[in-house]
Amino acid sequence: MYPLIRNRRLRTNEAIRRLVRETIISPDDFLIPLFVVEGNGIKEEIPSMPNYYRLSLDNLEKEVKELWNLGLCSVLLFVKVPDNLKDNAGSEAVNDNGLMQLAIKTVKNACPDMLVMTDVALDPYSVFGHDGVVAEGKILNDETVEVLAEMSVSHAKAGADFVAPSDMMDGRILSIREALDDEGYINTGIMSYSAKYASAFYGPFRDALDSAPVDIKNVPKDKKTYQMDFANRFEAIKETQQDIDEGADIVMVKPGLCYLDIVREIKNEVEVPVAVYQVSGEYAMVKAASEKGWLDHDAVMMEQLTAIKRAGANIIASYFAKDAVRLLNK
Ligand SMILES: NCc1[nH]cc(CCC(=O)O)c1CC(=O)O
Ligand SMILES: [Mg+2]
Repeated sequence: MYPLIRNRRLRTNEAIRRLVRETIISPDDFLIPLFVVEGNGIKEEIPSMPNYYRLSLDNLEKEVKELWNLGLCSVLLFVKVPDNLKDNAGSEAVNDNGLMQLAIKTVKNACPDMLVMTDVALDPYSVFGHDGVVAEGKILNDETVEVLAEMSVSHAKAGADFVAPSDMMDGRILSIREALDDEGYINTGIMSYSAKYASAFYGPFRDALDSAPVDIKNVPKDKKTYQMDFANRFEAIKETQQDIDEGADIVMVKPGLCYLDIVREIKNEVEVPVAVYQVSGEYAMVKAASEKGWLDHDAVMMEQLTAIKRAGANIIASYFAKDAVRLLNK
């Protein structure tokens, strides 16, 4: 008898493939990044992120209602800060009436049950485009952590369910946890970007928020002194374990596709939910190639999302969430 085992029986038709499929994408998997800008009636397409927009608060309200009706129930907020409000200390980040704080309230007003997570890092607020305070060509760790803790409390006060520090300073999870607890926000969670690599895939995001490191003397041109070297693997486990010890409720690996080996390793190591951020550059590549007719947009999108979940993601932060859910609902 040859072959001894016929694996292809389980692939004979779509019904059997559905029956034995191990990984299924659902609306529950997604965390949707949203970009907020000042003003009214604004819905600006981001040039390097086709079909993705910066929204003013009125359009943010419309958008979250639409997401909710599609079955999507978690958002991750980012703000584009006007140049005149940027400085080196991130002062605007801790303004209780700042754009982020208003955005949180807008979402909670429109959809009280929508889970709201907020980005915590100084880059959109920084004149230098860095995630921390800059001095003499360096990004100061401990001074930055103090601002991040204050910023987190301000987001919690505005109604954020989770804060998501994306800055990669050392020790910030513990400081944020202590600051939240001291102010009574014991139920505000922390999703830590714990294994965040210094990646060239963040380019379109920095266009969206106008937050790239600036090219002036005595300011580092990249984020390599705080974000991780993409050649490293042990470091990712160490960073993640430390953040859990410091109080992170959810940990994250970022970017997605090039880092799925790291996702699997971390998933095997830890006992908290693991999030994966499929970042702006990953989105842009699929959009660009499919616009040229070189890739099948929907097929490639679903293959990538499924691969991220198969690798161990419990949560997928993705600009494709709406596209994917519309496709699933068809
Ligand atoms: N610290 C801010 C932040 N939060 C998420 C991203 C990137 C997200 C994306 O590319 O989609 C960045 C940019 C960066 O670190 O430079
Ligand atoms: Mg760390």
